[in-house]
Amino acid sequence: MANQSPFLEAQSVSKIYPGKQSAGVKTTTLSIAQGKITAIIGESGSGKSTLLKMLYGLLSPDEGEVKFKGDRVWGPEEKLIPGHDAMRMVTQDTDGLNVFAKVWDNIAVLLPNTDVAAKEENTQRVLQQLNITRIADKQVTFLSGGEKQRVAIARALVTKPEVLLLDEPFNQVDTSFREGLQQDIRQIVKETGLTVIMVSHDPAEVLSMADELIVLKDGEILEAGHPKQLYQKPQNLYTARLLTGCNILNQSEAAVCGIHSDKEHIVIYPEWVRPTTSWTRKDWMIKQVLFKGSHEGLLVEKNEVTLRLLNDQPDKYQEGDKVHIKISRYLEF
Ligand SMILES: Nc1ncnc2c1ncn2[C@@H]1O[C@H](COP(=O)(O)OP(=O)(O)OP(=O)(O)O)[C@@H](O)[C@H]1O
Repeated sequence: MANQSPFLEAQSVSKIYPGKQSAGVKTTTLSIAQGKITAIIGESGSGKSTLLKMLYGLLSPDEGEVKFKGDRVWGPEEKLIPGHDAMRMVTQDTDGLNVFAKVWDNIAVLLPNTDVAAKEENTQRVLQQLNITRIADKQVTFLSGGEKQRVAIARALVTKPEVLLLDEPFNQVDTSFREGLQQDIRQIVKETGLTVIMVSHDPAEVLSMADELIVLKDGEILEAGHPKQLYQKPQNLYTARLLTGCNILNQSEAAVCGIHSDKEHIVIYPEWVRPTTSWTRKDWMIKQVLFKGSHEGLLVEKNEVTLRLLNDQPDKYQEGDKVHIKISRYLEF
């Protein structure tokens, strides 16, 4: 009979650190989908790492349980080597690498010597998956930060875990390396059915990588869903703030933009505002033009209200120009 248990779930787990009545994670229930990338986002101190550690078995919940395929995940007090055997965690810290050894040895050392052919094959496999075959014979000390991070992930994957937990692993890696690594991890998930749970501060990263987003605030899940859904229709101002560099206006500021609302906060994403060419109405002044490569960011001002907007026609506007703007959408909270 097929196993009907959810893949990985937290059932009403809470973890309050001693002396910190409001910190940690409060009674939280969640289910992680197999073969998908789930990202946990939230402001600093919202409980992301605490939740991740409880899912992995590095921390025991004060209340509730974590279950992997129906079985309770044991806490650190109950296991010789803390952490569930079917899971591996990678953080931004690559200290676990032996810098004096070659990349190959750093990875292969984790496999038993009983089956030399399997050891060789599995090491080759993760080197290829992480695109580091060409540096297999390099000593780790000579690698860049991004390469070290790839080796750390290869080490995590060589024993074929079912779940990979990533706690801000790309923080120390520069943007160009970061994007390549994100794409490779997505590809591995697609090809192998690996389940990834990641914690990240970077909105661009979670929006492009995750299949499911969980938003944490003060140790509780505020909302969850597909990145597109949460980006387009966040139920909370907090989520919009985390995912976008949005304009947040009060009622009187919104009125300057022609929006009349009885809600406290009116949110306008930069891409929902466009400068338009109107001969008669040029009521906004361009304060700043920010070159962003493929497009420009513009800061426009009217009656002491400043809005950030996107302009996909670079070089069209100069600072000091007067324009009219068109707002296609806004959110109210
Ligand atoms: N070992 C600990 N002892 C006491 N308090 C802790 C401990 N670890 C975390 N906390 C507190 O619990 C809360 C949640 O921490 P956690 O690290 O889970 O948040 P986070 O969302 O991952 O934060 P960040 O994004 O800054 O890493 C914070 O208030 C933190 O200070």
